[in-house]
Amino acid sequence: MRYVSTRGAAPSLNFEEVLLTGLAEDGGLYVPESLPQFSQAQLGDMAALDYPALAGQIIAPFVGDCIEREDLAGIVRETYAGFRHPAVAPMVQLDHDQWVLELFHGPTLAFKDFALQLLGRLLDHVLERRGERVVIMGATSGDTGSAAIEGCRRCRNVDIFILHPHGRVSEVQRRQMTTVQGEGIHNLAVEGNFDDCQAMVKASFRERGFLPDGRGLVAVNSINWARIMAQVVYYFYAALALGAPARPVSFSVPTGNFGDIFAGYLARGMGLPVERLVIATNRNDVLHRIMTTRVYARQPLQPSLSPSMDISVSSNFERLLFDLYGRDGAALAAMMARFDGGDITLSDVAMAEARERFASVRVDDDATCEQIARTWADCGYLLDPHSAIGYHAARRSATPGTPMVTLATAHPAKFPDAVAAAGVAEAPRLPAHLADLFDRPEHYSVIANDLQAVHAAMAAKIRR
Ligand SMILES: Cc1ncc(COP(=O)(O)O)c(C=O)c1O
Ligand SMILES: N[C@@H](CCOP(=O)(O)O)C(=O)O
Repeated sequence: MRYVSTRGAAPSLNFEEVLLTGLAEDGGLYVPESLPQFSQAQLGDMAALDYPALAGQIIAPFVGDCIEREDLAGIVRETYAGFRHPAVAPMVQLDHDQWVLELFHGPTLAFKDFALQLLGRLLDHVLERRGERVVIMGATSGDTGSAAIEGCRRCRNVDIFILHPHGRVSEVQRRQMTTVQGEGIHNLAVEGNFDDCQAMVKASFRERGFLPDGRGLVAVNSINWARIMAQVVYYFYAALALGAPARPVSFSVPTGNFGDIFAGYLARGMGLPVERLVIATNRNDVLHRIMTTRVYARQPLQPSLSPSMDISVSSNFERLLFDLYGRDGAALAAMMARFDGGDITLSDVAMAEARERFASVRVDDDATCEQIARTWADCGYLLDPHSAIGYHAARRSATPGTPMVTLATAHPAKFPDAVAAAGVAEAPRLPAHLADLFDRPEHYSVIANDLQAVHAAMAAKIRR
């Protein structure tokens, strides 16, 4: 399997090389040259597999011959053995044709664990074999950070730096990152927003002067292909459990950086019968505005009750644009250069194709609270604010007879303030392994919203 850049001017890479990077040299994102295909018969056989076995089968063609099959199967099995639910990604039915896929049974209680628990192990395996050290850099609006730290903290050959927007993540999210002790683990609270943090990570792939000689830089955000690859699996798992390939299934996905829903789009491209993919946004509705106005434009970020989706530059949308524009890297490079200087308007053809594949719904804080309260009252089921946005959008977008699966992307205990704002009296409890989270000492540095300051802080801490 080879991977090409969406901007067409960077060398193609194999899986191992893609894993060990972030942005391509030309500023683009890596995507597979072509997608593996699964026939109806293969999908039928896959329906009997448990989550780790299914993951092994789906991931193998993306990894190619970079990792021995047996080693990969062992890594995948070990990855999901650490989840707190035996099914790994269980589903709960909330209404006729309405399901939630619980993706919060990993160690940090968000869907990011599915990919970052795997990515940490893959990195460890590959770096140990190559005898190399790398610097890991990530931007987080709350969940990627803790999942990346948890996924990589046992890696022997990494220093990890996570940038979060100071004061703009929930207290539980912040503590999940800042209470993890370790020599190579560093949390930087940037005096800016998530877009600022993400822009710094991307810029660091161009300006590498802060790295010690020859040290590689690896992204843990969904710009790293390995993240997306791992997230494809749970679409298969859910759809197969609900009757695919004989029966099509729809998904509603709370969306910010467009990584999670892009994984669903790929699953469909690989042969899974996915009828509808619903983009569910919060008040930071850049993706909903593209779908309704054709214009992709940054907007000032407004804090919301679903802080992990407070994003206005939606990185993975570039991967979709690449497909919508016929995989023409030069056209994409020109388009993204225009976006850097302002905004872009999608062509009629591209927009028609996008609307054929995706629906979109914007859900504000009031509607989020109403959804949390109603689902609690009707079913005794507590949604976190991100999942509530997904479920609200799912209810508005359902087609009779087709199961609709909402991706429940985080555990409600990560967002007790949102749950209280929804009027639910019962405070969600953290699982036992995090019960003393508020007693653990925190370690982080507040830093100016300035790339040079961030690089200087990193350079001082990277182990030689
Ligand atoms: C809890 C939660 N839900 C939804 C999202 C949105 O996912 P994506 O950025 O892949 O669209 C995020 C963060 O990305 C998140 O942390
Ligand atoms: N919502 C994320 C933001 C980063 O998105 P990613 O999927 O590209 O890592 C977060 O919670 O940190």
